[in-house]
Amino acid sequence: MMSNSNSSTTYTKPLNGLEFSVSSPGKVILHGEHSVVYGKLSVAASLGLRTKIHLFEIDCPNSIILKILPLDFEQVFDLNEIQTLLSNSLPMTSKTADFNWECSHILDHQAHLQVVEKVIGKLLENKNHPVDIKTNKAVKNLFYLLSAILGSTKVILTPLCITIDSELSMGAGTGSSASFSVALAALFIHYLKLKTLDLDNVSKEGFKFFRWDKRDLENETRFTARELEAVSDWAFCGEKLFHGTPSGLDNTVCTYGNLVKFRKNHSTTHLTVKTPFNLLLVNTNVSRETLKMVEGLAKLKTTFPHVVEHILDALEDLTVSALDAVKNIDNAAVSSDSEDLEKGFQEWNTLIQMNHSLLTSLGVSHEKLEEVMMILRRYGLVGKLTGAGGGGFAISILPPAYDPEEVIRVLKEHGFEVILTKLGGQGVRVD
Ligand SMILES: Nc1ncnc2c1ncn2[C@@H]1O[C@H](COP(=O)(O)OP(=O)(O)OP(=O)(O)O)[C@@H](O)[C@H]1O
Ligand SMILES: C[C@@](O)(CCO)CC(=O)[O-]
Repeated sequence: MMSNSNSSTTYTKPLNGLEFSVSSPGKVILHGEHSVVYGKLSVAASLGLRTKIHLFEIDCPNSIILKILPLDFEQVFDLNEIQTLLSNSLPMTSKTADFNWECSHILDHQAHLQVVEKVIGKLLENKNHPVDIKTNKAVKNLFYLLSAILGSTKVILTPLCITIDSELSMGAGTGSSASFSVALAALFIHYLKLKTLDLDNVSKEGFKFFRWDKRDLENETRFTARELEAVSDWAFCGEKLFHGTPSGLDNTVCTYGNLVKFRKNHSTTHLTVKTPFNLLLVNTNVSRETLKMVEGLAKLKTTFPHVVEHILDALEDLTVSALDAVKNIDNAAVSSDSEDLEKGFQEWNTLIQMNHSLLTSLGVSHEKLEEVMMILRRYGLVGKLTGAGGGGFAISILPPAYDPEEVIRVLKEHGFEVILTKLGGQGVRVD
């Protein structure tokens, strides 16, 4: 048995208790932020920075210890209260018999959220000092996903400690909330799997039959295609709690990783590029809310519908052209054709610059982002905002053999935080 003396709550880990970690990447949108909300094509990639969640069973009766390190939050929740959330009948938009943990689309999300808000709101209120809005939303999201995923199953919750940590900045355009929702959905699905491996029917009476396929059980540390689909779908529900009407791009790229070509309500294409693109991530340190930025554009579109529609169409054409440029660069890199490589990069850079200008015309830039663009230009680079804009991160793809030392120094001198990283990387996984 192990005990934790650092935490304000003392607990022990039972011998052979369940313990595992999952992690999910952040993302950058290369082309198509905002226009993707209106059905246009987009392309995004995962990042090496991840959200990590560690879960283990504890010998601490009737407790769920939740620690969210980026929000400096720690609370012990009453397990019985949480178990009642799981015992409540889940509200459906269709017959209960059609629902199991894979069928997020027929849960009545608004009605379920109201139940979660009532229970969790009360538990959070019990604290001596009130929690801030960010924490409130994060905790509700967690218990919403836990109860929605496990609520139709025979799982009886055991005392747990759940610790969430993240390498991603919040409210900055690199998919912190999507990565958080994806990691949570993956955590509860993996917990469900480990708890119900041997059951003939995982679902409670009255719900749709579910049993793990033999192939699902072959590798307990990898998510199957079917599980990944459920992770992304549930994370999309989580994203709705944060952002109202998200396109689904962020949860898709954080689930699957690497490069994805995405159009709302269409199947996603996973792109493979052999070129390891180096990327500068420049944080303006100006915080903003995705929901407000998306609402701002919706308002502009209501005022000037035709003008905005033309710009959105231009963004669609731009994404298609950028995908061609990326393909050309990748082919040239593979065949070591330096002339074609340079031409490809020049074309892509032009499109990146145009992309940023079009987004600026839609009112989603910020003076700090414009300052970053100016500095990048001085050093022969181009960039664009990424994600919702209004602050947050700018990205700049580095041409091969470009030494970024000087531009990084100058950006830092101007107060910007700079991360040198590579595009792509694994999606959600059990670590
Ligand atoms: N790492 C995290 N841990 C806990 N909660 C998080 C985390 N990241 C995001 N959240 C929750 O999600 C909410 C929205 O986060 P954020 O503003 O970063 O999302 P975002 O605008 O989608 O960011 P991005 O543009 O990077 O996708 C936060 O208020 C918080 O409740
Ligand atoms: C601004 C937006 O396009 C990207 C946010 O990362 C919103 C969305 O896709 O839901």
